[in-house]
Amino acid sequence: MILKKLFNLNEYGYKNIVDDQLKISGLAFDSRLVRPGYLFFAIPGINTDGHLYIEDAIKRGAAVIVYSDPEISFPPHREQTWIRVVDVRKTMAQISAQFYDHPSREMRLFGVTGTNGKTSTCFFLRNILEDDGHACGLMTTPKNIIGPDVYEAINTTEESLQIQACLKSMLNKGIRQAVLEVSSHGLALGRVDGLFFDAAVITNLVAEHLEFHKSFEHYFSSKKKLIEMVEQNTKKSYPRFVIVNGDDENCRKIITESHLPTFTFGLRPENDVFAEDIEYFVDRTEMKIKTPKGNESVQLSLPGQHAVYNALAATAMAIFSGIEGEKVAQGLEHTHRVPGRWEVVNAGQDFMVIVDFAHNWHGLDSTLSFIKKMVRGKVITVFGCGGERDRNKRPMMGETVARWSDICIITSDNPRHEDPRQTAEDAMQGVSKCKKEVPVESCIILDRREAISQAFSLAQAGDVVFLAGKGPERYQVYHDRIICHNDYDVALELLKERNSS
Ligand SMILES: CC(=O)N[C@H]1[C@@H](OP(=O)(O)OP(=O)(O)OC[C@H]2O[C@@H](n3ccc(=O)[nH]c3=O)[C@H](O)[C@@H]2O)O[C@H](CO)[C@@H](O)[C@@H]1O[C@H](C)C(=O)N[C@@H](C)C(=O)N[C@H](CCC(=O)O)C(=O)O
Ligand SMILES: Nc1ncnc2c1ncn2[C@@H]1O[C@H](COP(=O)(O)OP(=O)(O)OP(=O)(O)O)[C@@H](O)[C@H]1O
Ligand SMILES: N[C@H](CCC[C@H](N)C(=O)O)C(=O)O
Ligand SMILES: [Mg+2]
Repeated sequence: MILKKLFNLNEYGYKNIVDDQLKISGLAFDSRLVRPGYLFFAIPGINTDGHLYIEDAIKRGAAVIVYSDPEISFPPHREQTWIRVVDVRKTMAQISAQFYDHPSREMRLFGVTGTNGKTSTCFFLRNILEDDGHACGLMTTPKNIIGPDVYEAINTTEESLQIQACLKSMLNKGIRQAVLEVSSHGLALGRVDGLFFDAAVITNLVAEHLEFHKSFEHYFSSKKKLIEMVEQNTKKSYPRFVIVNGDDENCRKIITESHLPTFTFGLRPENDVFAEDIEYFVDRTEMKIKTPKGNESVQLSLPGQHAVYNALAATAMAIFSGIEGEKVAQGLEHTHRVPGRWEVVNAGQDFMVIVDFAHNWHGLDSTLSFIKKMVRGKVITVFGCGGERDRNKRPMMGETVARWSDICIITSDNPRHEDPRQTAEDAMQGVSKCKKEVPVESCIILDRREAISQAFSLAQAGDVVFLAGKGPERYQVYHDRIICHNDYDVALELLKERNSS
């Protein structure tokens, strides 16, 4: 695409336009991905500043530099085009949408946000939409799926440029609908700016990521931005509506504020979509789903009340999009697993091992309270708290784990630049607060593999070992290194070793 079509060049501060007919061969916000003829966005980040990599981008062939630092008033390289903007990330969202020709205008776009259950709801919803007969793209924490191609992503919600590129390749493959998981960072940092969302759901809302948002109000208003984006969507090719969890006090506040048809889901019969006659099992759930468009009996392969909520959230999105109840039930039943969420590890041992992505008190409370109710044996939980994440979260996680577990083993979960011992001790404070006398077996074992091994050596027939927090992650991030670690693989290996010894 030529430069003049991407920018209204009269609008900007400093600019050195070499040729407004210049053909831009691609866009990048990371200098390491720049190729000849690219436009490079220099983003001031949290760890470093993209302005420091302009030289690198130029060496790799960048033809245009979009930057914001006013200190660079006379860019040294006159042979490149330089454009100074107020906010590079915001500009990147606009320009990327333009570069890829606004793929979301040609698609039906479903946005899923909330504190917990986003990824699971996305998987349910995508399966329903596909079972209704139309291919559906997916962008979530563990995976981005474009037809037969599956990619791992670094972030739940990627940068605007990556999202637009991904939607464009969906469209090129004839995929005209997509489910996008939208994180609070994605909303606050404008990663989703420029997208046309047709419908949105908020799964639930409790305080999270306060290391970034600083206050619940900021977190809440970031989440609400997704609803505002549906309201502001001028495309109007599909009915626009909003779905919220009617059992969640914070979500309910949105109902009165929304200018669009807003429907609720939940367990209470006052909700537009709700569940009845729920029968919980340790490996599945049976229930009747009631909707204004009819009722369906459903058997979910995923256990627990939180799975019911996620299935109801997806059902509400699908039903109000016009999908028949029968197809909804089929899609829910076809969702056999969500990667790293409630994955059972079985090597023939006489206790149960579950790998799960619960990484805040709310997720731990939902999963562990269910386990405690369902099993007669001891509950042994191995968990850690992420480094460089809200420190106040840690004792709350510790307290919740201790409330429902007989033995708590605190370990590391991506220490990042923090001291893992200190992080673990923060969590231990919560354990001690809950249990006046911390059981002797509860302890800190910083090496995660060793912690899992210790849990297995304490487990007896009928117990449950719950490995929380890393789900499908394949790494452990330390200040100076990233090591390979996957809870499922490690657990399976250790269980097999036990079998052969
Ligand atoms: C705190 C945060 O949000 N960080 C994100 C942010 O990084 P940053 O601002 O720190 O970027 P930076 O490292 O300072 O670099 C600044 C710029 O220099 C560029 N650079 C850097 C090095 C180089 O050689 N050349 C170069 O051009 C970088 O590409 C970047 O554009 O921008 C990066 C690029 O998009 C993200 O990958 C990164 O996410 C990190 C991995 C992260 O941990 N993010 C978490 C907090 C996050 O965003 N989580 C949410 C929610 C998760 C959930 O609960 O589901 C998510 O959506 O994933
Ligand atoms: N509706 C829910 N309510 C409470 N906890 C839930 C709910 N759904 C899932 N969980 C818990 O949260 C964990 C993460 O679930 P999921 O990945 O679906 O959420 P997410 O919102 O996508 O998380 P993230 O913010 O990390 O992307 C699950 O493994 C489970 O422990
Ligand atoms: N994506 C979320 C969850 C990560 C969970 C846990 N494994 C951690 O690293 O804190 C985050 O970055 O906060
Ligand atoms: Mg997720």
